[in-house]
Amino acid sequence: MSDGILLYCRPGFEKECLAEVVETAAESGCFGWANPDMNSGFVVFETTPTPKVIERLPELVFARDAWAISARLADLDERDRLTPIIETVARILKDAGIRQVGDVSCEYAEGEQYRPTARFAGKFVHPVRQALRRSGSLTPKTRPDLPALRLFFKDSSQVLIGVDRPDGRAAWPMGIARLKFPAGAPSRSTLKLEEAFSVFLGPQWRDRLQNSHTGVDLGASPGGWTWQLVNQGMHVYAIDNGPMDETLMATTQVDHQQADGFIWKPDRYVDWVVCDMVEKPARVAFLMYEWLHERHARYAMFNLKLPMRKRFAQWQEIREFLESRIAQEHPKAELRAKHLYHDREEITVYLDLKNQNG
Ligand SMILES: C[S@@+](CC[C@H](N)C(=O)[O-])C[C@H]1O[C@@H](n2cnc3c(N)ncnc32)[C@H](O)[C@@H]1O
Repeated sequence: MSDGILLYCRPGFEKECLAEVVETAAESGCFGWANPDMNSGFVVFETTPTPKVIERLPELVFARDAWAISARLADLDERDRLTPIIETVARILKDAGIRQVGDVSCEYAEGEQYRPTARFAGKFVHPVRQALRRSGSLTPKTRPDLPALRLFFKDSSQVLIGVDRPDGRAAWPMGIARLKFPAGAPSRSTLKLEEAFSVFLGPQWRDRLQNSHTGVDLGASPGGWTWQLVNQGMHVYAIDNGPMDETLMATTQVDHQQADGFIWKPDRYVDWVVCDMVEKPARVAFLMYEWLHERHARYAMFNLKLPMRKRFAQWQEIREFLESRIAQEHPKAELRAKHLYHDREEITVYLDLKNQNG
C-alpha cells in the first residue's frame, strides 16, 4: 500500500512536474496534493496511487524518474539508522509478496542545498546493502529484472522507502544520466542526443541504429548531434548557416548545406531527422510531424525550447496537436517526450509515425 509518489525533476521545474502528475493522476480518478520546495529537484505527491497511475509514471515528461512511496521514517537516530530501515523494508517486502529485491539505491535531491545529503547517501548505501544481503532480502548479485529497493533521503534523519517496478524504471537512477563526454565531439550538446537515444530506444540503442544509414541534422552547427550520427556510421546532411567542426567534416560523412532548416528538404527518404534549432516549439513540432508525414524521414528526434512561463501549458498544446494528427493519420505512431538530464529550458521528443510500409 502506498501513500504517495516521489518524483525527481530538474531543479526549477517542480511546478511543471507537479502540474503534470496532478493531471495524469486525475485522468485515472486519483487526486492529491504537494507543496514542493522550489529548486529542490523533487516533488512528493501526497496521494493513494492506483495501479494505473503507477503504471503511467514513466510517461511523465517533466519527471525524470518516479516511484511509489511505501513507508516514511523520520527522526532516525544517527547512532543506528540501519535497524529501523531494515525492519521496515522487511515488512514492506512481506506485504507486497516480494521475496527479494535485485538492487538497492540510496537517493537524494539534486538541488544545491542537498549536497551534504548526497555525500551521506553515497556512503550509506554500502552498509544498507550488506545488511539486506545478510537478511536475505537482496540478491547476492544485482538483478535488474527484479524490483529494486529505493531509499530517498531528504536529509540523513528522514527517509522515504519504496520498491520500484523493473519495467517502470528510468534509464538511470533519479534520471541522472552519467555519460562521458566523447573525445572528439564538437559540443557538449552531443550528450543530449546520446541520452535521448538511450532513453527512447533503450540501452541497446546502438544496435537499433545499425540499420540507419542516412540522417539530417537541422540546426547542426558546430556538430555535436551530427557527430553522434556520424559515429553510428551514417551519412549526414548538416543544415545550418553556422560553421561545422573541421574534424567532423574531414570524415567525409557530412554534407554541410548553408540553408534554412524550415525550407530545406532531402532528395530522397532518410532514416533520421534530428533538430536542435532554437525556434518556437510549436513551429518545430509541426515541421517534424510534416517531415515524417510527407516521408522525408523515418524517425525524428527533436528538441523543443520551452518559454520561461507556461512551460507545461506549452507542451500540453503541442502534445494535443501531435496526438490529434496522429489519431487521424497514423494511429500506430509512437510519440514520446522527456525532460532529459542534459536538457535545460527544453524537452526532447521522439516521433515514429510507423508509416514506412503504407
Ligand atoms: C543549439 S544550436 C545547435 C547545436 C548542435 N545541435 C550541436 O550539437 O552542436 C542551434 C543551431 O540552430 C541554428 N538555426 C537556428 N535557426 C535555424 C534555421 N532556421 N535553419 C537552420 N539552422 C538554424 C543556429 O544557427 C544554431 O547553430
